[in-house]
Amino acid sequence: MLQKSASFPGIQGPVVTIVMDGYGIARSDLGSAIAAARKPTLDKLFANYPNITLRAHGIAVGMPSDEDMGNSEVGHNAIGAGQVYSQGASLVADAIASGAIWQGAAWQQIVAGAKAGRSVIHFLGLFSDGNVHSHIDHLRAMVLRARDEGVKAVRIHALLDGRDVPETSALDYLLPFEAFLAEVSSGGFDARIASGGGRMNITMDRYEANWRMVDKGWHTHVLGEGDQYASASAAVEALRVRFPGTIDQDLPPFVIAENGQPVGTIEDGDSVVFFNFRGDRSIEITRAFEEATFDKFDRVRVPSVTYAGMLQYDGDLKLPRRFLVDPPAILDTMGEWFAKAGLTQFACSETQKFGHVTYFWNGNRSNKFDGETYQEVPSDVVPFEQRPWMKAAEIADAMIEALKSGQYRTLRCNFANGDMVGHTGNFRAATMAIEAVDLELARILPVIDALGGVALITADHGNADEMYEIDKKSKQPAKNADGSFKAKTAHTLNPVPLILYDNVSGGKLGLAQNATAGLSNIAATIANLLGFEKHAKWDDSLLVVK
Ligand SMILES: O=C(O)[C@H](O)COP(=O)(O)O
Ligand SMILES: [Mn+2]
Ligand SMILES: [Mn+2]
Repeated sequence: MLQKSASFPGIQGPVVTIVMDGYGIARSDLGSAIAAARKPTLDKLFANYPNITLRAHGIAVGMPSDEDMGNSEVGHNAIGAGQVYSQGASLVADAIASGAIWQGAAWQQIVAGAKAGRSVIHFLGLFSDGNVHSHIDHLRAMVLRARDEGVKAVRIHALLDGRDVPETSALDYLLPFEAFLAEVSSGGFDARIASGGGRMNITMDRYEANWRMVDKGWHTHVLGEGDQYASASAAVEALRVRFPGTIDQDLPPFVIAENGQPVGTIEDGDSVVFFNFRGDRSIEITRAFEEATFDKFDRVRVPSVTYAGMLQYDGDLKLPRRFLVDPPAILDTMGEWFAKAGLTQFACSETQKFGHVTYFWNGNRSNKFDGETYQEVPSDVVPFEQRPWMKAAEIADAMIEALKSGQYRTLRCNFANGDMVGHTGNFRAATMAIEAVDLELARILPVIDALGGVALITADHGNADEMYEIDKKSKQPAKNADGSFKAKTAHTLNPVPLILYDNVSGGKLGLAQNATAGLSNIAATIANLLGFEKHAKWDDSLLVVK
C-alpha cells in the first residue's frame, strides 16, 4: 500500500495532469511554432507559477542513446510508471547484438514455418531509422540471418516514414537497401522489396481511428493489388511526380511486379514478421493476420502463415501470440497503485492519443484498474493541418464535466494538437494548434480553482517547438534550394515543461529543478500532491513543500 505522507496532507481538491503532446522547450525561437503562437494562458503560467524543465528523450526515457528523440510511448510509459525501463528500441538492439533473438522459439518457428512452406519470410514494417516504431538495422540483421539459416526468399513490405525522419527521405533508405538486397541475393537466395506505401496512408493506423488504412495495407501487402512498379525506388520517384508536394508518410500504396505479376504476395505456408517494436500502430494489422473472425474489413483471402511481431504489443490481449523479443515488463505503475489506494481516476483524450493516457500510461495494458474511468473523444479523420484545433475543446468539455462531477480524485488528459499538427510540417497550422491548447487550458484551470485542486501541466516530448530541420553540421535551420526553410515533421530532443498550477497552497508548494529531472519523476510528484509517499520503485518526487 502507498503510505500516507508524513510531511504533506495532500491537496483537498482534484489533482489534474495535463499532457500537451509534442510541446518542447525550444532552443531558439526561429522555427518554433510555440514561440510564434499567441498563448496568453501559457505565458502567464510560465511567468507566475513554479515551473521546471524535464528530460524527455534518450536514456532518460529508456532509449538506447541520447541521440534518440522521445516519443509518446516511452514518454507516457515513463510518466505513468514513474520509472525508466529499457524500451523496445533498446531491447531489440540488445537481443540482436547478443544473438538472443535467434535462439528464441519465435524466430526459430518463423524460419521453420517458412521452410515447411515455400521458404519465404515477409518482413513488414516502418522502413527508417527513426527508432520510434522500428529501426532499419533490425530488418537488415533479420534478412542476413534468414539467408544464413537457409531460407530461400525474403520479401519486404516497406512503410515509408517521413514522420520520425525527414519528410522526404524515403530514397535515402530505399536506394542503399535495394543495393544491399541485390548484393545478398546470390547462391539461391532471393531478397526483394515487394510492396509499400506511406505509413499514414496504409497499414499503421492506431486506436481504431481509421481501419480503412489497414484495409488498403492488406490489399497491398497480402493480395498484391494496386499500382505496379519495377522497384520501390522507382515507385517513390513516380509517385512524387504524380502527387507533387506529397510527403513520404502520405504517399499512396505501391506493388512491385515483374511481367504484371506481383513479386511478393503473402501465401499459405509463408512466414510474416511485423518488425515494428512499438505497439500502438502494430495492433490492427496484427489483428488482421491473427483473428479467425474479423469484421473490420473484407480480407478476401486469409493466408495461413506463421506470424510474429517484433514484440508483444498488448500483454492483456496477448497480441500477437508469437513475438521475437520480450517487451519491457512495466510493473507498479501509478495507475495500479492509486487504484490499490482506492483513488478514483479519470483519463481522457481524443482517439489519436486515447491509448496514450490509458494503455501507455498503464504500462501497455489495455485493461482498466479498479476505479478508473476512460473517456474517448472521437478524432476527425482528416489531415490535421486542416483542423489544427482538433478535439481540444471537446476534451476540455469532458474534463470540466468530470471535474464538476466530483467523482474523481485525480484526472489526466492529453491534448494531441502540438504533436499531431507538428507532424504535418505545417508551421502556420502548428501555431494554431498551440493556440487551441492555450484556449482550452484557460477553460479548465478556473474549474480546478473552484474545486480547490491543482494541476501539473507537462508534455511527453517536443515536436511543435522545432518545425524546421536543423542542419547537422551548422546546427542552424536547413534551407531548401529556393531559400525557404526545410519543414521538419519529427519529434525533437528538447526538454519539456513541468508547471505546477496551484492557487490553493498559498505558495507553500514548489518544484525542484535538478540536472536529472525527467518524466519518470512525475508519478511521485503526483503521489505527494495526493498526500501519499511515493512507491519505493518510483523515481523521486520533484515537489517542494516549504
Ligand atoms: O506514431 C506517430 O505518430 C509518430 O511516429 C510518433 O508520434 P507519437 O510518439 O507522439 O505518437
Ligand atoms: Mn506524443
Ligand atoms: Mn508524435
